[in-house]
Amino acid sequence: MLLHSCPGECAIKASSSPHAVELRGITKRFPGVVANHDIDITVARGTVHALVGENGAGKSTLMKILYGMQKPDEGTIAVDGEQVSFSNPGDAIARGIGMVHQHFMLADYLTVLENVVLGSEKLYGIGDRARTKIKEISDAYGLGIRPDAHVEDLGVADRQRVEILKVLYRGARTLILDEPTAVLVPQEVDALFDNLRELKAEGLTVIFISHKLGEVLSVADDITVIRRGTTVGTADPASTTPKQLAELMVGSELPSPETRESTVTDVPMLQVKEVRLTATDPDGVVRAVLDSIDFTIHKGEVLGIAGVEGNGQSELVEAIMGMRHLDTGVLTLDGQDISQTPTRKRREDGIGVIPEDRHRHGLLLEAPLWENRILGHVTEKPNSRGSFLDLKAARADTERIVREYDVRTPGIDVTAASLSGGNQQKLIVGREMSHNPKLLIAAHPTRGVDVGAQAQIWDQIREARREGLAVLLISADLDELIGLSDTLRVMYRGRLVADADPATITPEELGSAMTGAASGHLEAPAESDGDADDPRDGGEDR
Ligand SMILES: Nc1ncnc2c1ncn2[C@@H]1O[C@H](COP(=O)(O)OP(=O)(O)OP(=O)(O)O)[C@@H](O)[C@H]1O
Repeated sequence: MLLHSCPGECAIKASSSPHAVELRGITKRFPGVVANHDIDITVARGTVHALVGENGAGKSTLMKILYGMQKPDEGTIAVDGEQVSFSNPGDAIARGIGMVHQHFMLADYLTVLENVVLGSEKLYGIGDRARTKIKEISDAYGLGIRPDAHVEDLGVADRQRVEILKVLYRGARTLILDEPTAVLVPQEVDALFDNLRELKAEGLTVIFISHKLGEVLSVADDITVIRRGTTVGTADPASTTPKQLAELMVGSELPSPETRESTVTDVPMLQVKEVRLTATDPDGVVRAVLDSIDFTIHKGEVLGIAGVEGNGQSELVEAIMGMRHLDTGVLTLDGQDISQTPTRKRREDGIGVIPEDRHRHGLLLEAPLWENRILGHVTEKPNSRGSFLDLKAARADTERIVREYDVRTPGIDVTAASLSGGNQQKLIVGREMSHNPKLLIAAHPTRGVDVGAQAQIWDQIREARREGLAVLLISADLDELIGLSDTLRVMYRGRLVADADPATITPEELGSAMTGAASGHLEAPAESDGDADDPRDGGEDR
């Protein structure tokens, strides 16, 4: 039974084609780059089809073409067996193609219903008919959505479900999900995958992009691997390991994992003492966003903070960087009280930052790569000499970062916006590591980065840690937290509520603690194997 009929004037006819989508000979060129070269993909109806590939391989470009955001230079698209041509996403939506972007696009201060109907008021109005339809879709696919809930009160996983519901409401029968699990804890990933299976059971089709190969193998029916703009093959999830898939993506063997060794010293690098920070809500209520935060990171130590996004991690980073005034508490860097020093001075004193939102805080998207290399480090070498910028040296150093960090780009004069997401991230990591920081604040350092580049970034962080770097690691990737951290703390509602030993804790246990289900010291159960040391052993999701 098809519970989800096509709404409004959308014109999807019952089709005899078994294929939801057929892309043939798709080529897309940008100046200096062939993003997609003669790509062929067939997506069978009622399946989950994963698209994997290295950073810059061309996955997003291909999906933007399918969703009408980009025009292909060559090639054809067929939806439900009929050739189509999309000029914009509206055309794609009218043919039943919907896309859930990685960055959610919901209005916080509106309800779920208001968010869902926004822009589609003609379909079922804005009142009871819309409410009934939302409930119907929610029930049909087990989304558990309450139309009158306020979006600001929803966690990340619920927001994602609202985004999915939004595209279903508009009549999508093929859903494109761009890295849907990047922000979810393991339990939420399982719930999402249950939702995807429900969609599939009702004959809908899902295409999803992911770098988490273990997850891809657990949920996908078909996998297409793209390398450097072309399809290099398909993989059968039943008989492929994450390691084999990674090697198919990269085209060579991945380096073998490094064993864990402690480099923690007893020299404090960052001391955060009794920090409290309050914020005023739009309705005037003052509440603590950080409370009783107390920890020390030593030279050579990685302290990992686990927590569902929105529990105070961003505020903690902003407090350490001097972007927010502490209500109480003291911050000490390498023995110096920095509680009152301005942000620029803190950077000059040796704090490097990989920000959680690379677009808002990490890059000037419309500026060329070499200007982005200078960003945040204008007064430091090699970018400046005395009080003058040294453009020649800055450009040469940008070339070095591009080489060493394998930033895939036609040159350093292209804008940061033209890089793929993962390559933007590699540029930021390269820039921040280049100033030999004493303390690195790494918020989601490998978000959107492929397995090969992720392994490389981890090695770079480990190498610097061996030299005495102290790292504050904030990540939604629990394997990353467990694999990289020497010490783990769990943040919940602005407090550090639990600590765990990364050598024994499992991602599932950590995931439970993050949702507030556990506090204190998290003991590993006796049978726990707890070895999530590195993705390259092939067993874990990334
Ligand atoms: N608007 C654009 N202008 C110029 N080049 C672009 C543009 N969009 C993408 N590219 C280039 O096309 C190539 C493919 O990028 P795309 O974003 O499709 O890769 P991806 O596989 O999605 O990578 P990631 O996993 O890092 O998100 C990259 O070299 C990228 O720099």
